[in-house]
Amino acid sequence: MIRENYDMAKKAYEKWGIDVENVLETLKKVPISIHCWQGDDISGFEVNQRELSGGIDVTGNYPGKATNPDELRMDLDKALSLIPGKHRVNLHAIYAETNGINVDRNEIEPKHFENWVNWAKERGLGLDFNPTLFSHEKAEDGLTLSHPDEEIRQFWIEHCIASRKIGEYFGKELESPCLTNIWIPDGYKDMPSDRLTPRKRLKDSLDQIFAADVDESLNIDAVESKLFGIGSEAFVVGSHEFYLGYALKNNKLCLLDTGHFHPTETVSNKISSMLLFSDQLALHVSRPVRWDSDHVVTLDDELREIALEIVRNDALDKVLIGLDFFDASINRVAAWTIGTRNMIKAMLYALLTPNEYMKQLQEDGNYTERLALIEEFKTYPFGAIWDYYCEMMKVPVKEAWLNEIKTYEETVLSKR
Ligand SMILES: C[C@H](O)[C@H](O)[C@@H](O)C(=O)CO
Ligand SMILES: [Mn+2]
Repeated sequence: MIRENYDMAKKAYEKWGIDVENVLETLKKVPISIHCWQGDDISGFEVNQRELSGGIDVTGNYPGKATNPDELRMDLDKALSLIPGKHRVNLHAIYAETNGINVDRNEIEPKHFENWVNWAKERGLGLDFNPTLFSHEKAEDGLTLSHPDEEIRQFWIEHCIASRKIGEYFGKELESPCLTNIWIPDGYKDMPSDRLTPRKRLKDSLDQIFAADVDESLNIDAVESKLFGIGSEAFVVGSHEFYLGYALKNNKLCLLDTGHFHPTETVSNKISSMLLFSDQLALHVSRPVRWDSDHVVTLDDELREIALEIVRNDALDKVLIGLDFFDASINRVAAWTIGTRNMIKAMLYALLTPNEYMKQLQEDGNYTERLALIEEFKTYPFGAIWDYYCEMMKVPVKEAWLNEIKTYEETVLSKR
């Protein structure tokens, strides 16, 4: 039935001039950067493990969380076997492997990520990276790169430079540039009496970090903004405007997290504007339920709109798609599978839309047909193409992946 359904669906799209085979070939080449931290609730594997801090939180206590790097990689392998296509894995500095030696964040080196690189190499995966500027005693008061204490600020500058060098190493070893993204929690719970001074310090810290000699063909730098966090409700130093200005002036990438804006403000609406002034941008696709709650990504309106904007604007190689959610109330391998499959589904949906025709309708002022087609395409047989794609890519079709998760839970996760 999968083939028959596909043939019928293909005809429906071909009537609109959509070359479905071509679409599937394009989709195969869209990498999604899958965040490792869904697998262990952002605990990491440092010798001196700290409580999660930085105004982010993971809730739930589903059994089976990965407790060491081998378990995390095994879980990622399971998820990757259920997700069609070749993707990337996104690491944080706290996932360093230091052989039981306590290595502080400013001293991490490429050698601490050798196992990750070998694992990625064997599987043909790319790796992305993030310095970890939270869950550490030097970030206890919620300030890092904007800290008034020079010693603390310098510590975090060193950590970010070390992280860029690890990114460069990933890029070189895996022959695919690594996106190294800086996110800091810095902000104030209550009204600041001075917004400028912390921002001046953050700007200076970034200048020092990016002055370090790192090959930009191997490592791409990004900066991630935020509106608020737990404990930084009134003021965040690294706001959207701050980083937009910084990135444009210094030729860095802005990273937009879909949970980091006002609840009715959408990232989909920012992509076209930003790409007019910047060659590339990066995303953390998440699902903010009333706040930056980092729920597992679902195939909702905003996800489809983000995908449509990427496709309509011919920006498949300009928007670097990463995921950022962490839910410990459900099976973590299922969380990765659901969220990543949804991101890919959204891209497929966008590629199966007659975007050029619909653009012309708007130019012609034909808003009736524009709305009619937007709505009609929602019930086009997109699922039949998706099922065929999964079969073609040798991953489970429809919800069949759930059986594999159940078996994995019984045989592996429940034994931890
Ligand atoms: C763990 C991540 O780096 C973190 O979620 C960051 O990207 C973020 O979005 C903080 O709100
Ligand atoms: Mn994020």
